[in-house]
Amino acid sequence: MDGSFLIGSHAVSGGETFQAFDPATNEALDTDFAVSTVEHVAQACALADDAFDSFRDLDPEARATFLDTVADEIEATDGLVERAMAESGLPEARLTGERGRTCGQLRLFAKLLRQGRWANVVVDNAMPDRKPLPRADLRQRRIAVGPVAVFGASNFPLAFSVAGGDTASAFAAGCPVVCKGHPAHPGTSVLVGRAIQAAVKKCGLHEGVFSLIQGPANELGAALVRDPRIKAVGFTGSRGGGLALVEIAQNRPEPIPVYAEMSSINPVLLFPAALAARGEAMGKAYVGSLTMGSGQFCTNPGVVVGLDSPDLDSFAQTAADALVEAQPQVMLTSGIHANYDKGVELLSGQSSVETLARGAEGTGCNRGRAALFTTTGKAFIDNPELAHEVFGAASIIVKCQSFEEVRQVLAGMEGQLTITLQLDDADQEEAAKLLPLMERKAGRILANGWPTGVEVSYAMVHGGPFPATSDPRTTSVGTAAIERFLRPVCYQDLPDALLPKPVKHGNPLGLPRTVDGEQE
Ligand SMILES: NC(=O)c1ccc[n+]([C@@H]2O[C@H](COP(=O)([O-])OP(=O)(O)OC[C@H]3O[C@@H](n4cnc5c(N)ncnc54)[C@H](O)[C@@H]3O)[C@@H](O)[C@H]2O)c1
Ligand SMILES: O=CCCC(=O)C(=O)O
Repeated sequence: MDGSFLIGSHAVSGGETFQAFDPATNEALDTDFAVSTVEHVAQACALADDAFDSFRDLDPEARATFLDTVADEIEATDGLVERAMAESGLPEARLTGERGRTCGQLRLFAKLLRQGRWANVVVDNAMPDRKPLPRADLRQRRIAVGPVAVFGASNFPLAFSVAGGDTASAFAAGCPVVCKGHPAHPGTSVLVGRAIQAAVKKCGLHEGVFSLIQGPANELGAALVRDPRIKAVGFTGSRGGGLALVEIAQNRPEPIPVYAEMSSINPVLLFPAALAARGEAMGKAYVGSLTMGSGQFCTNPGVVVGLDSPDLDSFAQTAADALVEAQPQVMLTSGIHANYDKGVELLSGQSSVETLARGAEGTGCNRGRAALFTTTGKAFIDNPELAHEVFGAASIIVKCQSFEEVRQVLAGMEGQLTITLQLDDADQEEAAKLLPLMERKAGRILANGWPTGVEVSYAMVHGGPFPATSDPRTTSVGTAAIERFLRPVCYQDLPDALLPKPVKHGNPLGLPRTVDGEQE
């Protein structure tokens, strides 16, 4: 296994090292990984800055080819899934699927680039004869913001890590990336980093388009966000980590945006007709979603809200019966496992909370034991601690006395990535009353499904009001993620020879345009 980190086209080794651990055994894995220093961060950022103008100026087809090549290189990387399994404790099928999602995501951004609407070319033709004043020739397009810092996430070592959605969307926009690998999966990060490095070379791009720095210390990530050449940050992880980066970014002489996806409990609202018709099936499906990947999804259904009734009781009983059968699964790191146990202990210690069921006990390290709790609407409203994210397979069923109490429960919650509705036709009238509140609270509202398993597509929103994210105006999954790393520039009366290709009069790139307010 290669223990280097990557600065442009170079693999750097030597100096201080750290190791990855197999969370299933807590044993150190084979390789010593070189720790990057703040000087390496500066080198990577300088190279990214050097690469910026040539990379952002590539024709969309050339950048699309690069994204496709990164996907090809990842698919051709031997041992990637195996290394990710060893470093994360996640099973083979999940990681094979995640590799497919990662490559599909890169290829979707390539397709987006070829379609051209991302550039948002808008032309207001000159009106020299307009009275009382003539109008200038105005041409707008979007350009890349500059080098982007990406923090790999622990819970999706492929799809939200080195070549995950943040990197794919930054590359698509034309931004070089300096990635800080997650210290829990450095080997996976190097393998993917090498694949990107190979694609940079194959496509004849400036080496500074991509660097990977590695190390366990927070100071490394802090130095990256502080570097004046970095112009935006993509992050998925803890609320504390995300907020620390936001603070650093805001306190720079030149503040920059941080797109941090942090914390969400993803409420599920159960409506009476749906509960009566299919409560049992819903109870089983809920536990399936809750325990998937040991509950380590930011979309995990952490709270279920319904009207106190025999139907809700039997839903809860079915869920409890299913959860008791859930086998303990290895969690990503010993720290994440310890945090999970602490969160479960906090919930179970609350006088207003009843423990409905615990998953099967198991032997071995870092096994997350699922947990199901219940409480009343009033207790949930009165005690904000019950609404804190417990990262893992823990969830609480909240029994309300009225729809008004359901509304109050929802109103008291912080911002969310998702809100799920389980409803039938007869429930729609009550659901409609809650829709404006749900829109205020969440980035995605879904019916009769479960929040885990985010589609990577054009319409997806994986975002939401704080603390789901630090910026609710955007998404970290789906093609709209590119908008985080673009900004508009308007060219007024520039001679055609001076205009960049996307806005030239003859439209040599054939990009879709809005001309004088009409789409072409
Ligand atoms: N909601 C989610 O999707 C999600 C995902 C992963 C983890 N988590 C939560 O985060 C906890 C820790 O897990 P984790 O290690 O994946 O996330 P983390 O936020 O601790 O770390 C993520 C990355 O950010 C860096 N970082 C963290 N704090 C920093 C700081 N103050 N300054 C600079 N860099 C910093 C880390 O070095 C790492 O590279 C989990 O127990 C869980 O509660 C939530
Ligand atoms: O953990 C964050 C992302 C969740 C996700 O992508 C999914 O549920 O598919």
